[in-house]
Amino acid sequence: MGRSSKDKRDIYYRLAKEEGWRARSAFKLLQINEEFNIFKGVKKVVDLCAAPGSWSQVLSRQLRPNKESDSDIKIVAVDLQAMAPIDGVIQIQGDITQISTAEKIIEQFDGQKSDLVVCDGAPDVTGLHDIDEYVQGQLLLAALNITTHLLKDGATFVAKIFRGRDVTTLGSQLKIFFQSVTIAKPRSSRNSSIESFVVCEKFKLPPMYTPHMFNPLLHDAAALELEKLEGNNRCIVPFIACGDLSGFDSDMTYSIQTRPDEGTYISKEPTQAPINPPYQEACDRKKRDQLIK
Ligand SMILES: C[S@@+](CC[C@H](N)C(=O)[O-])C[C@H]1O[C@@H](n2cnc3c(N)ncnc32)[C@H](O)[C@@H]1O
Repeated sequence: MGRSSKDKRDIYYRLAKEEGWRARSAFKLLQINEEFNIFKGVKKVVDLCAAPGSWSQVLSRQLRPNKESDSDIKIVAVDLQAMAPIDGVIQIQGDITQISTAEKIIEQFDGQKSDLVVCDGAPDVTGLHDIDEYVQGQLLLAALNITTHLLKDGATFVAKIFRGRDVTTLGSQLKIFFQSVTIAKPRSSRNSSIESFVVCEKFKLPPMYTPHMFNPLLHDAAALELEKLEGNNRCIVPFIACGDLSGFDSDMTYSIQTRPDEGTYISKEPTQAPINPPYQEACDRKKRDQLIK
C-alpha cells in the first residue's frame, strides 16, 4: 500500500483535514502543549522551519483567540520556503543558519527577545538512518544557535530530535543552556518513527558565553577566527597520545608543542635523525599530564 493511502487512513491526517490544519504535525505541538503548558504567558514566539505552517496556525489560534484585540501578540515564522499567509503571523523567508535571519526576527520584536522558540525543522531524508540522524542533529544545533540570540532568560525552546545514537550528546549540549531538558513523544508522532521533541525549559546563557553564528556544520571552519574567541566560547581540547605513535610510520618525528592560540598539541614531521627525545617525553605520562594542565 502506497504512503499516501496509509496517510489517509491515519486518524490525525483526517482530523487535520476536518479542523483545517495544513499538516497533521499541528497535533504534535498541541499535545506537547497539553503536557508542558508551553504557551502560558507567551506573547512573542518564533516558529523556525515553519512551512507549510500548521505549527504557526496552532500558535495563531492559541495565542490570538480574540484576533484584533490581541495586538500585543507577535508570531514570527521562518522557513527556507515561502508559505501561504496565516492570520496574525509575520513570515520571513530565510535560512536558520544565518545571523541575518536572527537579526530580521529580532527587528520584528522591536529589539526585544522571544518568550518561546519552536522548531520542527527537518532536512530532506535520504533513508540512510545514520546520515538522516546526523543531519537532523546538525539542524537542531543550528536552531539552538539561532535561539541563543532570540530567547529571553527563563523561556522555552522546543525542537524536533531523532532518538538515535547522538541523542545523549545533543541532550548534554542543550543542558548547557537550559535548566531542564526533556524528550517528548506526542501520541500523534508515529510509533515507527524515531522522531521526538526536546522540550528545553528555563533558558540561561552560561556565564561569559557570547552567542555567535559560526556555522555548526563546520564546513567553513577555516573562517573561524579562533584567536578572537574568549571565555567559554573558546575550548581547547587536550590531545593525548595513547601509546607509542612511532610504531607504524616511524619515519616521522613527534614533539610536544605549546602555542598560545592552539594549546598543547603533538607535532609530526619527517625524521631527520633518530627518534626525537621530545617524543619520548610525551610517552612519560606524568610529564604529559603536566603539559596539558
Ligand atoms: C517538517 S517541515 C515543518 C512542518 C511545520 N512545522 C508545519 O507544521 O507545517 C520541515 C521544514 O524545515 C525547513 N527547513 C529545513 N532546513 C531549514 C533551514 N536551514 N532554514 C529554514 N528552514 C529549514 C524545510 O523547508 C521544511 O519546510
